[in-house]
Amino acid sequence: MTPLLEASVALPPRLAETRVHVSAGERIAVIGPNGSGKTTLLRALAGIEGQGAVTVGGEALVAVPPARRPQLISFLPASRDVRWPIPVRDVIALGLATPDPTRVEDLLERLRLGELADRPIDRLSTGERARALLGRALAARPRLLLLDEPLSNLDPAWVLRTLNYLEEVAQDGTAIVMALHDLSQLGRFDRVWMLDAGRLVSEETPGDLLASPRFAEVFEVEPDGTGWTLNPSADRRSSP
Ligand SMILES: Nc1ncnc2c1ncn2[C@@H]1O[C@H](COP(=O)(O)OP(=O)(O)OP(=O)(O)O)[C@@H](O)[C@H]1O
Repeated sequence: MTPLLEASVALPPRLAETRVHVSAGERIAVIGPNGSGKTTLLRALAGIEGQGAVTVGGEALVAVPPARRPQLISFLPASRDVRWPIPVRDVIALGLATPDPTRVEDLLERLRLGELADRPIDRLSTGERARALLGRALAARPRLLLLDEPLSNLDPAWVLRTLNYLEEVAQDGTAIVMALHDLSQLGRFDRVWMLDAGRLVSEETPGDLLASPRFAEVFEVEPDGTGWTLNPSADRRSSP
């Protein structure tokens, strides 16, 4: 089967040439230490910066007319900063190429933002803003979702609700590529792309990755049953 996303992108020196493919409905976690290139990779796949070729559903992203793009691909940046006093309802509607008030109301309800719908987004808490911005990213039901740390700032219940919702979205055929730091959620993904110093160094299932020596080497931590412990040899290496 032809993958939904096929890409070869680069942005030296921040990101070496990186070839990836993602199938419809697949859930990919993008992990790596701070500065390893997760955001750069997502931005390159979204066509925001970098060089290379990205095709989604067989179409070259650069050739897709702006009006049709929201149905194909959506990118959620990591930043929650919104300076404009736009009501939450209108922020979600911004994700649509054509008006669809029913879809906006569905998302407000699903993300439990109904009571905040008329409040300007710059007067929401960080987590509430994160939910509103996720609503905008989901609005047009894109075939590919590129999400940069959508779980940060969310409380534990909203982390789980968001993952459950994204699982449903994936079951409907949308592919999800998500950068995240919360490694305890890796089991919710089909594959994990691990980055290190601007290179994609492994593509494995979560179980295989966590058991591999490469994981401990890149992250300088090891799973210890209840959480993570600093890898003693790596800690010695990075000590002043
Ligand atoms: N606008 C920029 N210009 C130049 N270098 C940049 C720019 N933005 C990021 N970088 C550098 O590119 C590298 C990759 O950054 P990137 O933001 O992709 O990492 P990340 O894995 O998303 O990190 P984090 O986990 O901290 O969010 C880092 O070395 C960073 O300092």
